Amino acid sequence: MNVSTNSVKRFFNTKCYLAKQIPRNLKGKSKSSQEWLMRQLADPYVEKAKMMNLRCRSAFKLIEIDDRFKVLKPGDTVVDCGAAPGSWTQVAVDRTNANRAKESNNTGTVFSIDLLHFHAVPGATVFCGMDFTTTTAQQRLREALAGRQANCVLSDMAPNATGVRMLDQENIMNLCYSVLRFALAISAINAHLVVKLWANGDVSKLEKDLGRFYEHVKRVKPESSRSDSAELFLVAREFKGLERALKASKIEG
Ligand SMILES: C[S@@+](CC[C@H](N)C(=O)[O-])C[C@H]1O[C@@H](n2cnc3c(N)ncnc32)[C@H](O)[C@@H]1O
Repeated sequence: MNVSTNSVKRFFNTKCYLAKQIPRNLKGKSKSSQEWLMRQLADPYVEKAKMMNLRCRSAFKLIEIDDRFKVLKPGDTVVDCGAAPGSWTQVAVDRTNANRAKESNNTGTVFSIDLLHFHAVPGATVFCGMDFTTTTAQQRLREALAGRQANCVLSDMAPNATGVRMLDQENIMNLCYSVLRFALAISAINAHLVVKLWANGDVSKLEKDLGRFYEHVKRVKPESSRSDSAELFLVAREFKGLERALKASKIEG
């Protein structure tokens, strides 16, 4: 991910190439493809991602979240759910030193999972073609963890939109709660959780439920998240531990 001279050269070559290609690229394309292409070409985060050898612009959402909330540190064990094509995994590997890039720092461990197949990320263990919500997938992750507790669970998972708002909302909420249940079972005390959801759903309910188990919960819309997207992230920090959280819930009645 380091911005090497070669990657900068590659970036500018790509820019020149794309500038020459724009009219050719747009020819014969549907209106929505043209709009998508124009948006990609005009997007500074797309350019920056290429410069930094990041697989997609989503990386900057996690970079912003981590710069602000410090959810990742060298030596941490991280589970990245919905990881394809792998840019959050690249950031997690870099920040936990899972690739041993900095010899003097502790070495982290990153496990990534997605329904889709994607290229391996050096330093991470990747599970492809697996539905995170299934018992089989979660069992595989637990086996890989081999008794290690997670310091951070990330979820950028999003279901394919059906276009039926209520159904889409229900689907993304189901993903969030599946991640939360898994995180509660595998997290170390003081671990963190970052989940993506859509603003037009019942954000407050999930926020409240996270608050039972984590000391701090914040809604975050990173600058790099497109303003026309309903996505937002809940950043839950400092897992209380199941015993303490459940005892507190009982007292509150
Ligand atoms: C926005 S993309 C993730 C981008 C990724 N964070 C990155 O930076 O490269 C959302 C991903 O969630 C995955 N996904 C959705 N539902 C899933 C599920 N049930 N199990 C595993 N992955 C899932 C999709 O396949 C998709 O690749």
